[in-house]
Amino acid sequence: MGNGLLIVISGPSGVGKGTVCRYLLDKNKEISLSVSSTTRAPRIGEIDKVSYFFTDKEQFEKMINNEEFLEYAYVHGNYYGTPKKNVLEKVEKGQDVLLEIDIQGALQVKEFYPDGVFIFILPPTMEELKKRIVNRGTETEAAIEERFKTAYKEIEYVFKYDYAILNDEIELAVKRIESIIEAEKCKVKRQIEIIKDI
Ligand SMILES: Nc1ncnc2c1ncn2[C@@H]1O[C@H](COP(=O)(O)OP(=O)(O)OP(=O)(O)O)[C@@H](O)[C@H]1O
Ligand SMILES: Nc1nc2c(ncn2[C@@H]2O[C@H](COP(=O)(O)O)[C@@H](O)[C@H]2O)c(=O)[nH]1
Repeated sequence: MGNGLLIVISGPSGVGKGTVCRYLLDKNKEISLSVSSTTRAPRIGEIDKVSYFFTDKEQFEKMINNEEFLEYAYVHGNYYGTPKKNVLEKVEKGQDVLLEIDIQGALQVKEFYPDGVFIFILPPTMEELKKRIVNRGTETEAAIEERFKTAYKEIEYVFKYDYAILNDEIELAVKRIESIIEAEKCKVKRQIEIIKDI
């Protein structure tokens, strides 16, 4: 069996990455989500080891020094990182793994694993993006401003990605991602073993 897909999803805060990923994972049980570590405090409803591995700065920096991360970045005032453990093993065993990470992290992964599938989620408009962050009700006013200001810079990085997905309607965005996954699996380079057996 060939490698699974390493699917990397990024986009500005509030665009709906988490929501779209949840729908995608619900519909496609064979895709495994990489759970990140973060020094951010849990939001109401978030569960340790499910939403994130919540940790403190000291522990996170220890993990950096021990080279335990596939990638990590300092985002909106906190550390976030993808634990190396499992991700590449799963991909090598043929399993598809999904990473929902920021742009700095995605660029690190691309450098290290260019065979990944890099998807950027776009909002219909910047006004709608702001509305979504505000309505989610999880951030302070200052944090919303910081995330929104960063969003303009982040969107410029869309050109570093393989695909841009408009998240106008959740179901449509999920369908678009499913189509990308299907097409990626049909690439000739991923069909070599099947072709050899014909
Ligand atoms: N297509 C959509 N239409 C309307 N609202 C949406 C859509 N997608 C997501 N939302 C809403 O937008 C808000 C932000 O979504 P979500 O938390 O998934 O964003 P995110 O990109 O993961 O943000 P962050 O990077 O800050 O974690 C949520 O309240 C969610 O319900
Ligand atoms: N580089 C990484 N970025 C990550 C990772 N896990 C999440 N994120 C990104 O951080 C921001 C903020 O997330 P939030 O949960 O505080 O709203 C968002 O862009 C996430 O995609 C990671 O492991 N590495």
